[in-house]
Formats: sequence, structure tokens, C-alpha cells
Amino acid sequence: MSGAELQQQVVPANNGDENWKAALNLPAKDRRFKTADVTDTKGVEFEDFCLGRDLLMGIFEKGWEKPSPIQEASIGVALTGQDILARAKNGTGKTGAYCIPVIEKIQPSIKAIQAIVIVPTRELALQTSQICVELSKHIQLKVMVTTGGTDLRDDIMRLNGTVHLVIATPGRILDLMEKGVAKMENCKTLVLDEADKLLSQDFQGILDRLINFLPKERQVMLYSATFPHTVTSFMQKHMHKPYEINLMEELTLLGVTQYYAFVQEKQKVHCLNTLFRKLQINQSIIFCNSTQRVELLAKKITEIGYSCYYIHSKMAQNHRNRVFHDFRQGNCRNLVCSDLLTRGIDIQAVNVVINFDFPRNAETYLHRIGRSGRFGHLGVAINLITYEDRHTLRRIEQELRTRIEPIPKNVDPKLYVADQQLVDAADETTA
Ligand SMILES: Nc1ncnc2c1ncn2[C@@H]1O[C@H](COP(=O)(O)OP(=O)(O)OP(=O)(O)O)[C@@H](O)[C@H]1O
Repeated sequence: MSGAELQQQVVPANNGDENWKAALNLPAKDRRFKTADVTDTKGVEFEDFCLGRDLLMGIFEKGWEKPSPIQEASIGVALTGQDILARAKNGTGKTGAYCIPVIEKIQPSIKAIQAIVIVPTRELALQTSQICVELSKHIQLKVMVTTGGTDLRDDIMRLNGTVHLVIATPGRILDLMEKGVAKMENCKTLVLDEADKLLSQDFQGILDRLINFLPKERQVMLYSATFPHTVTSFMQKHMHKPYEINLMEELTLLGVTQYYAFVQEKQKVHCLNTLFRKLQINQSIIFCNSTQRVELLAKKITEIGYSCYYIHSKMAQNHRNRVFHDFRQGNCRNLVCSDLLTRGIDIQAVNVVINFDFPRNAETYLHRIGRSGRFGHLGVAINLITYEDRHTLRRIEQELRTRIEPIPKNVDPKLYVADQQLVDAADETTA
């Protein structure tokens, strides 16, 4: 997909119908076990936020029955227009926590950009815009996704038409603002998702420049699972008494069991082979620390007889999009990647994450393992640890106040395989 305005068919809401709930087109219920990370709520309902009927319909038809803890804590405050700094665990619904109030506040009759959501990667921009489109499917809302790696002229053409909500990576949208093509006078809401990443050295102060194009009266909302000190100066400069939400008393996901295997560098592929044979992988993501190692490992995995896709930031964008799309569709079981997919990517079928190369810091570790165990489901994270990694392992364990245990001979499937899949697997063996 290019940086395109997502084509949306507006399904008319049946406002006059008292039984609107009965007429909803609901997806099948997800009956898998969920941890307290997402079930431990105060019992608030989406209807309690006085959201428009059309938006409620989009929420329920997405299969979201009740707000998660971060949604409970954030939607009401966001609707009041206050600045927000929100920290919550990976996979617990931060996207909905800001998308729902953002969509609710947009007035479709005003034909101008009214809100902008910035994310660090193109893949995450596509994923987030898709969610906005789904949630607003009963509303006349124009959502545009704009990222690098696509034709700038297409974006300029689209911005000549109506756009209400922009989902973007920082570089391209700043370019469009500087050219005067993306007009920001009516853009009263700015969301930074994975805010600490966007405000890190990697983006070289680009957000400081970007925010100056917005009106002075604006709402700024920052979301992430991790908030190191990088955000403080941005907060002081650009935010007004932000309402702070911190649902991270405990740092790691309850549903993700973490193990390490102590190996030599040259044994890593052999070890991976053993893991492939022994684990019940629904889908796995395997992280390497460089793009070169991603390609090398993908080649080796194919040589030992397993299929895998690979993705990293140096690949052409259309190739990246195809791999991401096909893996999400479940066309391949394993995906080897760099830190390009460390943040935000939501693929419910992933139950195993393998750190083929151990990450260098706790934030990266937390976000990587959070690719499994989405929305309180179960997953396992396995770290291949060399002699050189041993101190980093202990440091990350301490920083996250978590335990990474040595991997047992057999990993209990109950720890990372959903109940229904266990039943199906048992049926297959008895058949
Ligand atoms: N209220 C809800 N009920 C059921 N499922 C939900 C609800 N809210 C979100 N989800 C689902 O939970 C999954 C994770 O949500 P999301 O990607 O927003 O998490 P996140 O907190 O942004 O994670 P990360 O920190 O990794 O970016 C998605 O598949 C989403 O559809």
C-alpha cells in the first residue's frame, strides 16, 4: 500500500433503531485466557464515555467489548482536552486509548486536518491507520496515512482533498508541513505513540520542529510502555500540566514466560533448530541486532529446512509492505527481523519471540518480548545468551525487576499455547 488516503466505505449507522446493539455485525468472540494486565479493570463500559453511537458501533464491531485498563484511564481525560502522558504495558490497548477520543472529537463537517498521530515506523503507521479506519467505519471520516518511501506527489494530491485525521511517520509529514501542503491551523490534537522513541536521538529533534506548525491551543498526548528521561525536555517545552497515567508498577507482561539458553555464537543456529522442533510455534518473531545478520540468519533457517520471511529497514518499501502483510495473514510461520518491528506491531498469532541476538537495553528487550502475549494472551520469549551477553542479561533483569530463567528441557505448552490450540493438537494426535 502506498502513502494513501485509505478508502473507506461508510456503513450508515441505524440511529433510529432502539435495538442497534442487536443489529451489530460482531466478530467471533475471543475466548482465550487473558491475564490481569487487561482484565483488571474498574468495570467501566465504552458507553459510559458518552461516545457517539456511530463510533460505539465501530468499537463493538471490532470485537472490543469493554475498555482495557489503559482505555479506562485515558479515554475520559483525553475527551476533556487535557494533555496526557500515559504509560502502559505492551499490547494492552494504548492505540484504542488515544484513537477513540481522537475520532470522537473530530467534526466531519469541518473539512480540515483536526488531529495527527505520529509513530516511529511505516509499518506501525499502516497498522494504526487501519485501526482508525475500522473504528470510524460508520462515520464520514477521511483518514490519511503518510510515510517516507512513497511518492510525495500522491500525498500532495490527497491533501488537496479533505483529510480529517493524519497518521504519519515524522520525516514525511514535517516535509509536507514545511511545503505548506499539510495545513495545520485546525489541528488541535497531536498524539505521539511510542513517544520515547520519537523523542530519542534517532529522530534528531524533529518533533520539536514539527510541533511548531500546530496552533498554540492544542492537546498533546504521549503514549508508550517505556518513558526514559528523553521525554522530559519535550514535556517541559510543549506540554501543559499533563495528566500522568502510569499502569506499569510491574514492568513485564504477566502472560509472557521468559527463558534464556546459554550458547556459543556458533551454536546459535543449532539451538534455533532445536527450538523449532520442540516448541509449538503458532507464529514466531526472531530478532537480530543488525540488518546483515537478519539476512544471514534467514538464509540459514531456510537451509536447515524451515520456511521464514525476513524484514528490515534497508529493504525497499513495497517489499517490506508485502512481507509484513503476508506474515500478518499467517502465510509463513517465522519472521526474522531487526528492531524495525520491535515497537507497536500487533500480530495476535505470535506466541513465540526469540532473541537470536540479545538486545542491548531494557527498553528494547521489553518492546521485543511484548510482540507476543498481545492483549493479555500467553507467549514465551527465549533469549540466546552468549558469554559476552551475561552481564547485559543480569542488568536487564534487574532494571525490569523480572526473572529470566534457564530454559527447561521441555517448555510446558500451557505456558504459551492457547487452550483451543492445545485441544486441536490433542485431537490431531489421537486421530
Ligand atoms: N478493549 C479491547 N478489547 C479487546 N481487545 C482489544 C481492546 N483494545 C485493544 N485490543 C486489542 O489488543 C491488541 C493490542 O492493542 P494495541 O496494539 O493497541 O496495544 P499497545 O498497548 O499499543 O501495544 P504496544 O505497546 O506493543 O504498542 C490489539 O490486537 C487490539 O485489537
